[in-house]
Amino acid sequence: MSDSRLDAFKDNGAVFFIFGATGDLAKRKLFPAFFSLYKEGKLPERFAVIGLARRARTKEQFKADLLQSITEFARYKLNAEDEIWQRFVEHFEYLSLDIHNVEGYKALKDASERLEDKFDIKGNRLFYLALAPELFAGVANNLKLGGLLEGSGWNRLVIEKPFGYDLESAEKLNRQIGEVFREEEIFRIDHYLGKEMVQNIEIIRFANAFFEPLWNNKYIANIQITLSETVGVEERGGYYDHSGAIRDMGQNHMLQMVTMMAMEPPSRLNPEDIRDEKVKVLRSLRIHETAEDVRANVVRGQYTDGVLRGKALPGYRSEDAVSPDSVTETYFGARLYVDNFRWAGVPFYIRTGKRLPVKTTEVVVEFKNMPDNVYLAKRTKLQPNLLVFRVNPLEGIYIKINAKQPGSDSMIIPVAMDFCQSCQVGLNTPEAYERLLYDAARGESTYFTRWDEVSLQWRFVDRIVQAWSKDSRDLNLYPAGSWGPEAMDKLLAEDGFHWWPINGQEESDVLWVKGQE
Ligand SMILES: NC(=O)C1=CN([C@@H]2O[C@H](COP(=O)(O)OP(=O)(O)OC[C@H]3O[C@@H](n4cnc5c(N)ncnc54)[C@H](OP(=O)(O)O)[C@@H]3O)[C@@H](O)[C@H]2O)C=CC1
Ligand SMILES: O=C1O[C@H](COP(=O)(O)O)[C@@H](O)[C@H](O)[C@H]1O
Repeated sequence: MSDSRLDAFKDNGAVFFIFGATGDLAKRKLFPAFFSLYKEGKLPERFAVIGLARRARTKEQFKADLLQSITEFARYKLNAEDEIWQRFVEHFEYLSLDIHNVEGYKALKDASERLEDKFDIKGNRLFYLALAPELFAGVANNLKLGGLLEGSGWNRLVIEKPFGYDLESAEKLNRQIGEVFREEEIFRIDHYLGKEMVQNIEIIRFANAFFEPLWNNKYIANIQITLSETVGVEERGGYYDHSGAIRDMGQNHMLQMVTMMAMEPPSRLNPEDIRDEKVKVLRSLRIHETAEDVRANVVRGQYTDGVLRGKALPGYRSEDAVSPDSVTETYFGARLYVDNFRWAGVPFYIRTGKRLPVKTTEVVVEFKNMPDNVYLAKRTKLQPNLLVFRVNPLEGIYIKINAKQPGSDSMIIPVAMDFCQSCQVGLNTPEAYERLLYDAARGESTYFTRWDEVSLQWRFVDRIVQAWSKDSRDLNLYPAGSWGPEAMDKLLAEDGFHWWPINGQEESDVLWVKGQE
């Protein structure tokens, strides 16, 4: 099937402006993504990239930076002698620019026009802001003042997270950017939406006759979403201490995953139809209004000294650039309700934290048990069916069902069917940033967050943060390397549930593992 947006991109090309080209994100994610897209023929020869940051880089230095970034982080192996590298790197230039210096944008405009001539690009411009958020509005405004939005093609603004610090600041930022770019020109990144298995949630749900009919409160007991990390705050203590887990992961990635799990099937596969459905979920999300609601449904924690895989680790308050008496949460967990017809009464448990025992992103759907049945109950206590989306680092789906134990006693045991996608097609699937960069270049906005989504996400988070700011006694300390505050386990226990084990079940459960033989 031909993709007209892709054809248009290939025919007309684009200049990509990477603000923050000397930064961590550009090095680890963006430049490798450009290379993979080029290698796969997804970038036309009609493209150019201008790297922008304050520090001076000669053409040769910038080339060396690119080579280092790609050899270290790209999913394709690269050698400086490769012919493809020589062709690829010709499309890149670097310009030193302080984003506040309006005069500098004139030079940028000249550089852009020169590259458009050189590569026969028809005026399309994509501005990627891999910058600290406080610089976003300034760049947008200066692009306008500098005449960069007056080309003959489209203009698109790709913005990194976080989009604001709370609803008020997000609204202000949105107003400022909105004075320059139209909503359909703004692509707000939530890189979880670029992940293979997050995108696969829709397909698994809507393309399978044995899931969609069961996808409601009649059959689903609860949904559990875990985004656990083994890392601490690394070099980002300064940012993180003002943000905390709820703003860093909760407001964006976690709520977006809730929307993917809970949304109604869209009437059409247009970006706006899909995003409309996600917005409806966010509107139905029960707000924890009072401090009491927050205490009853939300858990926060902070890691202390501990041991992870045999290594002693310092507590959060001893990390670089973190206040020694910080009450910032490094763990956020909550019980959510989506108050609509489909989900009434089904708890969604979400949790994320730093310095937990494993790096993983998983979504577990726990189905309700079969009604008590004399025939079956005699043989064993039935386990609930589970459907598990493994998002990261393993990608795949895991289903747990009840079956007869081989032998003559007719006992029932849980067995697992495990489809490991990353094991089957290898680990070389496109990285989230690669997909998102490609989508932005084609003008495909499905997996970017629209303003109404962002604002509703802040509305939910703000109430919790307000309640927390009044009293920090509910900050639970947890040792690095543990699964976080026990208060979160208690919250599930109140409802008669528990967290299902992450990354696979007990060995004895797994009788048949498809794709991992
Ligand atoms: N790194 C990551 O993995 C992730 C990052 N993000 C987001 O991406 C954005 C960038 O993050 P990251 O790359 O880590 O940040 P870095 O601090 O590593 O990089 C910041 C970049 O901004 C440039 N810069 C700073 N001030 C100016 C200025 N006045 N004018 C022009 N350029 C300037 C810096 O270059 P110079 O000093 O030379 O000017 C540098 O290239 C942030 O919004 C972050 O939240 C989101 C998810 C993951
Ligand atoms: O956005 C962020 O995400 C990363 C985790 O991303 P993942 O793709 O590795 O799961 C997190 O470490 C970081 O704090 C946060 O800003």
